[in-house]
Amino acid sequence: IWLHDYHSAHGSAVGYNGQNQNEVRKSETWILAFEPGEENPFGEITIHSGSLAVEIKFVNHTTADPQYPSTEAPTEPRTINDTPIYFHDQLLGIGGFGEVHKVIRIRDGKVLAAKTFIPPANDKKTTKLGEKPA
Ligand SMILES: Nc1ncnc2c1ncn2[C@@H]1O[C@H](COP(=O)(O)OP(=O)(O)OP(=O)(O)O)[C@@H](O)[C@H]1O
Repeated sequence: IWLHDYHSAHGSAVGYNGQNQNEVRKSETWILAFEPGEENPFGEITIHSGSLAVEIKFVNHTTADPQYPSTEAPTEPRTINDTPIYFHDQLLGIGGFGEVHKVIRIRDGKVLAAKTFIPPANDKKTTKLGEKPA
């Protein structure tokens, strides 16, 4: 299930359990649910479009009839300078320079691993001119 914002004047934002709810986009696509039978990783979904806010609650897809085809994922969108929105799912591991999370790219539902860099603490002592280090 996908939400497409084709024509809104002020853009839309979709919150996934509170994540990304301030990421307002025009001409964007958001995944709302995977195919029937797939577990919903997103939690509560809220849609904000103009002054209208919509909350969608999904039925249990594990009981859906598999004979009905699900919608195709949209093709990769188009704008050059835009920043994709990611839903951060569980922590996969911690490396030397940051944390790796399982993420879902919202506009096409692709599951990816994303590393968030955490700069190491700077333990080099700086001294002001004229002072001596202890
Ligand atoms: N694509 C992935 N799929 C699943 N788990 C991953 C993936 N990439 C990283 N991880 C997990 O995250 C941990 C940290 O990954 P990372 O790439 O940061 O490791 P690293 O090379 O040891 O760290 P660094 O490059 O920061 O020194 C890995 O040990 C692994 O458990």
